[in-house]
Amino acid sequence: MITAEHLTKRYGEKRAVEDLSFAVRPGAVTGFLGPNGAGKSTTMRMLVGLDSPTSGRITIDGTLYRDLPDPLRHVGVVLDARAVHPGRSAYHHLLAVARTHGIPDSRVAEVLDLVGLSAVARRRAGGFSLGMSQRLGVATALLGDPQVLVLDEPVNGLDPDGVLWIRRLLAGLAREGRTVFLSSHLMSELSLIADDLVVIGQGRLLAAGTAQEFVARAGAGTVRVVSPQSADLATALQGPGVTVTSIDGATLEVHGLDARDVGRIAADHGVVLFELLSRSLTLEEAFMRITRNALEYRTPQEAAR
Ligand SMILES: Nc1ncnc2c1ncn2[C@@H]1O[C@H](COP(=O)(O)OP(=O)(O)OP(=O)(O)O)[C@@H](O)[C@H]1O
Repeated sequence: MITAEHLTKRYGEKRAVEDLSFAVRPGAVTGFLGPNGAGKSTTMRMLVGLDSPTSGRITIDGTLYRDLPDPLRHVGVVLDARAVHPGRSAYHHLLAVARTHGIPDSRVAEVLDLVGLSAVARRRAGGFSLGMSQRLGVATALLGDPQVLVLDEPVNGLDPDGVLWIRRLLAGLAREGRTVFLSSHLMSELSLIADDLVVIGQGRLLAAGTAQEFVARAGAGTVRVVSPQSADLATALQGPGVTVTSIDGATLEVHGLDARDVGRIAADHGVVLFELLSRSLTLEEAFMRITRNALEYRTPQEAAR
């Protein structure tokens, strides 16, 4: 379990993280999401003791990282997958980490196998693609067989096969009862990986809970309706909080009413319907909606949208 309690980090006047409280449970993959500059990396750095909070705290099973007796066996961390000596082979990198942490040499072959790098284990890590470096980072994090895994943007640079691989790996580790916490600024990357979400914007908590709760919280979805009298229907549907967008000559997309309302209004106005379909928000739409007001850097066009 990872617990943040009123975690705050200021750099001079800049509030990178502000009064952040959340919990990351074992047995699930939790996505840590926020637009660029939201404070994810700062939070993760404080989690692993690379930065200290201005106030509040973030702990692992109730203990600060720096107070863990044998950190590598408790928490596996990938903050920067490229942070490997470029001249060292993957095998020798892992061997060096294992030996300096009292981990048996035999574990190196196990983690290389787990991340699919056995065939290239003797090649220089400096020549690795970003995807291979991500795998090596995960292998390093898993060396101590930790109960908690923390990964900053692990999907970054992975091709579709790599994304599938990391999804299966992380889901498997969570099924074993481990706590898996990974950050991303793209909901699309996490929508298939994360069971739970912690969403921040401008250093503050915007939402925390299961992916389903997150979608429900973002509000109603849309209704798609097809009618040969779409113009009449669009007029009839107008009202406060309702937006109607014409998709093509016959199809309308309606926000602010549910499918029953649309069906009733159509019947009241004698409008024939060919199709009526309600669609809940995708995780990505929910993320856009919830983070809309919490983007640090936006062009005027983005702000207007
Ligand atoms: N050492 C520092 N000194 C001053 N400001 C900093 C420092 N580190 C981070 N910040 C600022 O704190 C805010 C949060 O940064 P952070 O890197 O944690 O965001 P992030 O959510 O990880 O973003 P990204 O997705 O772009 O990596 C940003 O405005 C950043 O400019």
